[in-house]
Amino acid sequence: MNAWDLVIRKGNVVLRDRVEQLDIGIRDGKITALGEHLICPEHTPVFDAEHLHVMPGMVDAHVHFNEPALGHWEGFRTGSASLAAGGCTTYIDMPLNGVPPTVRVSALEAKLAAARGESHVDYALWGGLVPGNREELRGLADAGVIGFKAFMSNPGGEGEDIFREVDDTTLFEGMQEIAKLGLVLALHAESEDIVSKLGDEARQAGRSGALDFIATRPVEAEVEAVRRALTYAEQTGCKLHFVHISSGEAVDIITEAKAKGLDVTVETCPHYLALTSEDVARIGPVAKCAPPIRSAQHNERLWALLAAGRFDIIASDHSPSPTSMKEGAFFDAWGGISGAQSSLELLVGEGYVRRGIPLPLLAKMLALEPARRFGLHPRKGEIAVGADADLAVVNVGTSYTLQAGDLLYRHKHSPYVGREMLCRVQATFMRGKQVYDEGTGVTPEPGGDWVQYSTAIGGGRHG
Ligand SMILES: NC(=O)NC(NC(N)=O)C(=O)[O-]
Ligand SMILES: [Zn+2]
Ligand SMILES: [Zn+2]
Repeated sequence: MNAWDLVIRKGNVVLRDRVEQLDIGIRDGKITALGEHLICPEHTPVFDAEHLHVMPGMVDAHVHFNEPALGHWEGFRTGSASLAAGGCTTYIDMPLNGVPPTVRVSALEAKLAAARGESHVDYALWGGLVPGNREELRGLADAGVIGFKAFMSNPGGEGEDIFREVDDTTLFEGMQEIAKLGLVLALHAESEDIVSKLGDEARQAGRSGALDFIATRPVEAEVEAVRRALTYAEQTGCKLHFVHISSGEAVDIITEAKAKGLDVTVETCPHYLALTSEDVARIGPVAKCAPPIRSAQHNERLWALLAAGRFDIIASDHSPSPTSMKEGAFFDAWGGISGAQSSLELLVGEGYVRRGIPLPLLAKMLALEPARRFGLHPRKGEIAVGADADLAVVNVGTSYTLQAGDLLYRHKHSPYVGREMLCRVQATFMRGKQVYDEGTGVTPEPGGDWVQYSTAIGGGRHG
């Protein structure tokens, strides 16, 4: 009998605090050994990772996969294939942009039915906090959501059974309830008052370009919403996670709140780091999102904060749509970027290759912290004995130009098409099985499973 089902040989393994050339021994989907020269019995399958980096597979805490009902925007199969190709091995699906939204247990079941057997990598699910569903939160927590998401501004979308933003009462009372459940509330923090007023004014004045749109969602809108939510968090004891923070100003406020002892984390996304408002003006609605991508100065500030360890989590906010909704008038186009396949490559390429930001810090934000924050650690999130063998093998000594044909999304648009990527994911392993190879693509059979909030950590969510 072999000691290992697979040994990944001689990769530069990205650990919590260092990068070391090691062999990784894998058995039954778990990492069972890390060592300089693992002595394998004959016929042990070996993957040669010499000259390559082996990172923990990305744990992408922010993707919108649109099923049930809107699978023609993006589905579990195509979305998860793009993630596998991008070095992501676990993702957390957002509770909106599918119908019904995941705001009650029956909707969670519909979401799970859509995902089952379709996902190429493991997944967890967010529940939603919306006006009128406070009574549903406990049921959703018991059913296994890893946390709740709420919008402080209008999320867009059309129809009857859609996800709505919270009013202040819903937010406050929801936070009281979520505090009792011991889970995290993730917030899209933009002031609806500010952005809707500025948006209406711009439309009335005929201001319709990309930079006009960006001006309707200013830093003040983000800062106001962050401050209000932090006030409520202080009063309710609810743990908060701010998704897709786009300004250094908001990061500074969140850093102060942490120093005061609030249990709060902050995320940004690759597009706020890799793109500027000038790029948005050039690329057009394909690069439209909210909060918007800001000036080059903002962008550099975010990099400096990232290098200083001020961000906890990097996530994609992959919010895809049919290409037809990303064309035409900027103000009318869908707000949301398709980018999940490029997240790890952008962070490693722009962060490590171009700026020299250490890989362990990047891996912490891409994998360890999201896994920890959302109850998936110690199974997910790092390369350690006992963890799932979820790995991204990355070549940092190569570059390539991303083509639309490389994209595995349902709709092949992305603001990064035509961009030079400064590294490349060579292979992705999920629970020890290779799910992606640069040469042959994604393995045809989806083998991803649902992962729930882990009770193995700290005595569980109530602990
Ligand atoms: N309805 C959405 O998917 N919205 C998303 N859109 C963005 N970010 O532009 C989001 O997460 O806010
Ligand atoms: Zn959002
Ligand atoms: Zn989102």
